[in-house]
Amino acid sequence: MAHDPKILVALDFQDAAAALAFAERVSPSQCRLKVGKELFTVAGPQLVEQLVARGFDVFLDLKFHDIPNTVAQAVKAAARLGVWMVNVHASGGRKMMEAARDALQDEPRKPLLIAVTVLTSMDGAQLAELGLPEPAVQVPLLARLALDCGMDGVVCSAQEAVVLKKLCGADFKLVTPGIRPAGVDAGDQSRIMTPEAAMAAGADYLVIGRPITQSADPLATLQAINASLA
Ligand SMILES: O=c1ccn([C@@H]2O[C@H](COP(=O)(O)O)[C@@H](O)[C@H]2O)c(=O)[nH]1
Repeated sequence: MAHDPKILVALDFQDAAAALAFAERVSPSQCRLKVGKELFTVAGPQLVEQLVARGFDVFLDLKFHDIPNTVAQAVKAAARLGVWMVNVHASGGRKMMEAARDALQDEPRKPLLIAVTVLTSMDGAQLAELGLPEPAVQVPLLARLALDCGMDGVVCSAQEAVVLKKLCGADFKLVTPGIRPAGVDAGDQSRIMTPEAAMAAGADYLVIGRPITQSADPLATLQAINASLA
């Protein structure tokens, strides 16, 4: 059984009951759990506290992106829920990221603070429409800024992992959504990689949602992916 589980299961469920039913079937040694915007909006901080109380490391994936004071207060509130990881958007800029970092300084339970670079659903064409360069340029730029601002790591595609490990160092955590086992539909994800290839490229954590939660047997799928990483 994995001691430091690499898989963060995205609990993108429509209600707390479905999320708790999933959590009942898995153990904290098999996976960490990610609560994102859909579930948090419907179930709120109470559900996060329930998952933490059950012994799970929880990644609160709310991707804060606002003025520095607002983001600082939001990450502090997240820390007080007992979450293991929380994130902000790197494109919120230096002042915002530094305010978030400083806000956590005196927290007794300090979560990992991670910055989103470029969403894994985005490709070069979508970035160009926003007047931004391709992922191969924009992701390293934002990752380097996140490192300078004292972030613990970034959300990126595993496709960028080799470059980012060289640029930002081994300790800088790479959290990678857009994970698709071979043969599984990409859906709305653009920059994808298989679990095995992502780990080999240097990803520290694999965020996996639908390939597990919407599979015929979610527990068996989780176990199979864990086994493929061992
Ligand atoms: O760049 C990003 C940042 C966050 N996500 C989140 O990860 C999961 C992925 O779910 P899948 O079902 O495996 O596609 C989802 O909760 C996203 O909000 C991301 O995909 N990309």
